[in-house]
Amino acid sequence: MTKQVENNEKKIADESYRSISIVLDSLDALVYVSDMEAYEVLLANAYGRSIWGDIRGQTCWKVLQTDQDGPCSFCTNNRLLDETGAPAGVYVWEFQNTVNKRWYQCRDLAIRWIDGRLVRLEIATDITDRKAIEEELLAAKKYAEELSQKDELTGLNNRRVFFERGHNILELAKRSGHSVSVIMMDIDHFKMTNDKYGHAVGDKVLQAVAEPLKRIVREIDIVARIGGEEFAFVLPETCLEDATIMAERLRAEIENLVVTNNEHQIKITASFGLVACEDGNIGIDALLANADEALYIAKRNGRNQIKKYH
Ligand SMILES: Nc1nc2c(ncn2[C@@H]2O[C@H](COP(=O)(O)OP(=O)(O)OP(=O)(O)O)[C@@H](O)[C@H]2O)c(=O)[nH]1
Repeated sequence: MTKQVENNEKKIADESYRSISIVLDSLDALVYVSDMEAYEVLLANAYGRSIWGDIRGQTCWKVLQTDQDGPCSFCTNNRLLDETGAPAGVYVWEFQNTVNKRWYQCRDLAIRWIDGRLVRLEIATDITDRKAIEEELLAAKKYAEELSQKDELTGLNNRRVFFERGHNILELAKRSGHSVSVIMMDIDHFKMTNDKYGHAVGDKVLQAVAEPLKRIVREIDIVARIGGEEFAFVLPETCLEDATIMAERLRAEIENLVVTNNEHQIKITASFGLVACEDGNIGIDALLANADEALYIAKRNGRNQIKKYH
């Protein structure tokens, strides 16, 4: 090759490099190339240099991230090659950079560099705004889901959740053979409280009653406000005897509650109907109807007491 041909080829190569650099430097995304073994940064475009400085020639895990004392645990290099060690195609992932805390969608690819070695090419686009919107949407969805399951006044589960989860618990019990108990609880003479002190004070009583219920039930139990002053429980893996002990605890706690309204102290009591299902062969509706029947007897017998369904 003559000197002139050699010079021409170098000129073309230099011009091509400059043209490509202009294109890369005008991108609103990080583009960098690093050696896959030595982790040396071989190329970083203007976007990258504006955030991480002129990192060319430096070790990627030292300059692109903070607090690394070796190659990053989340480095994707091992995903970029197939089992024969050849480039395996594009790997796309999302990541929050530890230096500027911005979120990036990264497109990583192993390629052969001009000198033949394998290098990693990453093109990373800032997706921080999209991530923020996604997080807001997720939080709003979670909040809406929670609202759709809760009774607004007391924060307990609502009627729909009671029947849904109660049904599921009974289905499980059918397979496991464990007994399930259902308690129905109704505040005594609640109409009188409303009539005497007003609806807002009635609401305060309902909220006060809900507190010991939340505290006493186990993680696996379902407690719900299923009507005005009616509450119901599904207690998995609980026999009638244990349900009675729990209902008695609840009854005593409610009897000791005092809700104050100006100078008045409002005393509250509640009645309970209990039923147990030993084999899961009954629906939640029927079980609740049986508990309600027992509750009716508790009311008729003078209230502030527990009755079991027979
Ligand atoms: N404050 C308030 N009252 C409610 C709510 N839902 C229903 N109620 C009232 O609850 C009362 C229920 O009255 P009843 O069904 O006659 O029962 P009770 O007075 O408790 O009598 P017993 O159950 O027989 O002891 C009614 O006055 C309803 O208006 C609510 O969300 N807030």
